[in-house]
Amino acid sequence: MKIFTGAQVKELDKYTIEHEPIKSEDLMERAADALTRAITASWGTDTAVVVFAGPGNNGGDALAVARMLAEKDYRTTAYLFNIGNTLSEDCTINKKRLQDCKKLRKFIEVTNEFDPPRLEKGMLVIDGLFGSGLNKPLAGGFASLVKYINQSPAQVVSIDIPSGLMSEDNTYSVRANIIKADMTLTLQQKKLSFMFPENQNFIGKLQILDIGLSKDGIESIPATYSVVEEKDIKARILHRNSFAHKGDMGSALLIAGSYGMAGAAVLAAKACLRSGTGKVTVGTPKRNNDILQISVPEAIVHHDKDDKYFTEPIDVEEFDALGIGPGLGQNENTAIALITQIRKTQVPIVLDADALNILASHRAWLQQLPKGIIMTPHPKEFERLAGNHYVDSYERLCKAQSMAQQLHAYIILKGHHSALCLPDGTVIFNSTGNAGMATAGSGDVLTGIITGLLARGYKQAEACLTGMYLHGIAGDIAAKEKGMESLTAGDLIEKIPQAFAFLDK
Ligand SMILES: NC(=O)C1=CN([C@@H]2O[C@H](COP(=O)(O)OP(=O)(O)OC[C@H]3O[C@@H](n4cnc5c(N)ncnc54)[C@H](O)[C@@H]3O)[C@@H](O)[C@H]2O)[C@@H](O)CC1
Ligand SMILES: Nc1ncnc2c1ncn2[C@@H]1O[C@H](COP(=O)(O)OP(=O)(O)O)[C@@H](O)[C@H]1O
Ligand SMILES: [K+]
Repeated sequence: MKIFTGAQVKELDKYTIEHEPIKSEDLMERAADALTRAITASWGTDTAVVVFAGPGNNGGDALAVARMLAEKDYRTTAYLFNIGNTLSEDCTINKKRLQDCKKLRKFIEVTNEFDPPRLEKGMLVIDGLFGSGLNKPLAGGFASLVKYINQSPAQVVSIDIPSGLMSEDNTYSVRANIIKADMTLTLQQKKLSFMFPENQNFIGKLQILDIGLSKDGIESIPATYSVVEEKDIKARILHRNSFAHKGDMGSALLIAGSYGMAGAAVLAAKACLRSGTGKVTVGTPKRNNDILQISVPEAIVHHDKDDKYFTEPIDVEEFDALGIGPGLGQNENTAIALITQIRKTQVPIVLDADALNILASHRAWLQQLPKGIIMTPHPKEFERLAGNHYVDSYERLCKAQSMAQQLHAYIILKGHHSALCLPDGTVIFNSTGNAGMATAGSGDVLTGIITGLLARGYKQAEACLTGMYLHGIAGDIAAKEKGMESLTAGDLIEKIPQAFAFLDK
């Protein structure tokens, strides 16, 4: 599913109006109808409704919703904020229609002074102040109104976007001046700012309403951001032919684990084996031998000459992919071995965990990374790598996007909606996974999966996308069975087979 920017939403609106064709006011009527249906599904006619409408089309939507609710016998009061006499055309049309509605309790057009109504428990506020047309953070009277609504005990439904929240960049937004909705009814598609953790308490429960914007328009307008869908992954899954031999299924090399961190190597190796690759070799220090041999008998162990750390690059000629980093430690000898290993490796590489931390402390080496390298940092690892602290997820994402472009790399910024930043500057968000996966070792599992898929024959973009999706599905299946609290990284590995089966349906 594409995520359009505020400007692109306008373009899509225009495209729909011209090509369907449909009058702009009728498109608003269609949106308001979908919004009203969603509201009446959750609140009964005994609810007193207060609608706050702004001067643009978000306000137009709100006024149309006010009329529809009043017609359905909801006790509805509407406030239209027309401070600068700048109502949009469709907002003006809906103001008139609302004024003609006999069933409306009260309509107040605010042009100067505003005496706020009492907002009590059990009441419902419809927030239609600003939507995708907000062009600067809220201030003055609107900021005071937002604060007034937020401190009230009434429930709040936001139309399209909680007012005060920008569709994309909220770096300069004043957080106290953003509506805290209980429910956001967004039109047609998610907005970019909805993907970020720090904005979740503004959005509340999210519903996406299909208002029938042009499918051709959606198809033809290119989007920088999108959310991966089940069908995208299903179409990418490789199948085995009946005559397959393990030699055809790829050979993966994982370099992982230092003394005391053998578990990271075990988890990555098990996940790698479960991802369909024919053969897995684990490069690990001597002391971890028995642990690896006993816990993952299917894997071959390649011993480092060092007892405790990875210090000796491994010949990669016989391998199809390399995953390096989980539990590696950041010893200086390991750092030298890492960069030497990267230089001599001709096959696709996944860098994770300590491999990323080492690069963060040897940032000049970033320029030596081969094109097409995959990196899977969590936010802290990414900040170390980029050598900067970011004020919010948007700023961090922009930096990851530009780094992916500069280095021709695939960067998976891990989190609730992991963001795959591609070398062409586009970003694909993951849509699977849950908070139970916030547990030690789940990143090691992801590294194992992606390395396995690469060895198995998936290209970098496919391996990243399929890997993060599959990892999340495994997490979702595990959470259903064990609950999120008790979920461990090992559970994810156990559910990879079911995740594949689900994608094969
Ligand atoms: N394709 C879609 O998604 C559709 C969108 N519609 C609605 O249209 C909305 C977008 O409408 P608009 O583009 O008119 O934009 P908005 O209604 O979000 O706001 C635009 C108005 O607010 C003013 N404004 C912007 N920032 C301000 C600030 N910080 N302080 C004070 N005033 C400010 C602008 O000058 C303008 O008058 C969407 O959010 C949605 O609710 C629907 O009507 C139908 C279809
Ligand atoms: N709340 C969440 N929702 C969905 N996925 C999550 C959530 N928390 C963590 N994950 C996933 O779990 C993995 C955690 O990786 P990471 O932070 O590297 O863990 P570790 O270092 O312990 O292995 C990532 O793939 C991430 O996307
Ligand atoms: K709004």
